[in-house]
Amino acid sequence: MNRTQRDRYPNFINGQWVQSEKCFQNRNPADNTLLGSVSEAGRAEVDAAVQAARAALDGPWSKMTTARRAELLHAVADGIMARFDEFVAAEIADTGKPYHLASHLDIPRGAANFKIFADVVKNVPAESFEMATPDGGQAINYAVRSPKGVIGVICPWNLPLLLMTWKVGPALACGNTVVVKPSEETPATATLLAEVMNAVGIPPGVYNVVHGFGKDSAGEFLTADAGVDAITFTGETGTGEAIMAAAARGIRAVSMELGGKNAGIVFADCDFDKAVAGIARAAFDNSGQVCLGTERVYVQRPIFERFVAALKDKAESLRLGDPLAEGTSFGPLVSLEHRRKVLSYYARAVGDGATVVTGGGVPDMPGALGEGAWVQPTIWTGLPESSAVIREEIFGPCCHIAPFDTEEEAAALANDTQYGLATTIWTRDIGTAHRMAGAIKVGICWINSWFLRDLRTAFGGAKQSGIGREGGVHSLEFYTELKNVCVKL
Ligand SMILES: NC(=O)c1ccc[n+]([C@@H]2O[C@H](COP(=O)([O-])OP(=O)(O)OC[C@H]3O[C@@H](n4cnc5c(N)ncnc54)[C@H](O)[C@@H]3O)[C@@H](O)[C@H]2O)c1
Ligand SMILES: N/C(=C\C=C\C=O)C(=O)O
Repeated sequence: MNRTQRDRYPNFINGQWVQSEKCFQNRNPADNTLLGSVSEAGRAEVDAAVQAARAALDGPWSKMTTARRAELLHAVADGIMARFDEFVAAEIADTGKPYHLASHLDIPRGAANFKIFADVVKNVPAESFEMATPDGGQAINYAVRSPKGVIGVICPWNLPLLLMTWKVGPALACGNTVVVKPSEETPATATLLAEVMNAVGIPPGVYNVVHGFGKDSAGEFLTADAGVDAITFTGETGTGEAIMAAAARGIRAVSMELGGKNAGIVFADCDFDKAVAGIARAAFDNSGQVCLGTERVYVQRPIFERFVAALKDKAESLRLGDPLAEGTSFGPLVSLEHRRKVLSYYARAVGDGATVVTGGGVPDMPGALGEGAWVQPTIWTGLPESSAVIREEIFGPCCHIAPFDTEEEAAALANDTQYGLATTIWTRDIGTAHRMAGAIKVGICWINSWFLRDLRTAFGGAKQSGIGREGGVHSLEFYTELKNVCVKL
């Protein structure tokens, strides 16, 4: 489909491409080259998108049988995979992530998120209860789920398609309609998905995309729009607070997937090579830009020095380079602005007395890559737990390693944070594993693994890492209204 001439990334409203008066530039973080201009939706475009979603909700979409909706969502997933190379290229251009990651995680999961929820809504049972009534008779109760309505979907830049369809999949499967506000850093795959939606025959207005920023831009206009029935957000905890405040007006439900400062805990009895490989993935995959990633590593004292040396080797074996090149295993950060944030923590670590085991700066990159948002994968030791580097989410390819002695000490260290998203525990002792899983206050706990995902399981954060759980039947709690019908027999 020919998109609007000026903007490579126009808005998508009611099945049509809509250009805004204002636009902003989208750049490839690997070499800072200009990818194209993006329409910045104003209040009028956002409201038009919400109205279109409302009209679609009252149209054929929510009256469609669950089986038919599920069929269409499987077709959307197939449509993404049919254009796999385009989606992979678009995601890499927007984020700089290596080909292997975009092709093995982002895009396949972006499609799978439609399939899983199409299947869940077809197979989930509803509850019913018989009851004796005071008059000696009987009644039967049964529960019915209906769509919640127009859902505002606000997404981050680190796994753009995956995290957007993790919300849009269940929302549409449950018969809602959506207005998506992708991150300003990564407009491409949400825009490409609009082409797939049209090609598959998803009715106009069911899936809408408005581009822009947060405050004083499309994000804020969307959360302030009274036509939005509920808001699902993935992003920083601070942003979550602002969105919750907006959602309070009109008492709109929120689903929040927020920040983390996750601990990795390595016991002396672990499978050492697997633990090193697992923590290296959790610290450096996607250049550390994964909410579930590990920025705090606690290693039992007997293997502490050996582990630090082994993780250093892993960090120094990462292959920085053109994200499209065979063998590249480490890309840039998402933007020069985010690099400034990450480098400020690299400096803070040194200021707080850290030993820089490896990294800590900007790598020399060849040619045009020298203009990109590159940082070195970095490991520190020797910081006090009070350092901002240990307390605050950096969202970069860096971690601090500290020793511990006992299970109780490790659990206390892991829990000493405002966040509660994820943890990864490495031990061969089944008792240790389950005691630690019980003691650490997070939403997701991996044992001898990391980022292993069964999409039927509950996903979400405790404390300031989120509100609600999504995944499998858990998503239905947010994306539907549950009604009880009581029938006197
Ligand atoms: N818990 C999870 O599942 C999960 C997953 C991925 C990322 N994250 C978190 O996301 C963060 C990184 O993503 P980010 O930098 O894009 O987050 P961010 O909070 O800066 O932005 C996220 C989205 O919110 C929008 N936004 C910003 N301010 C807004 C406002 N006032 N009103 C409405 N919308 C607003 C942005 O434009 C963007 O689309 C990290 O903290 C990471 O931990 C969490
Ligand atoms: N929500 C998910 C991943 C989140 C990754 C955070 O960066 C998922 O795997 O469903």
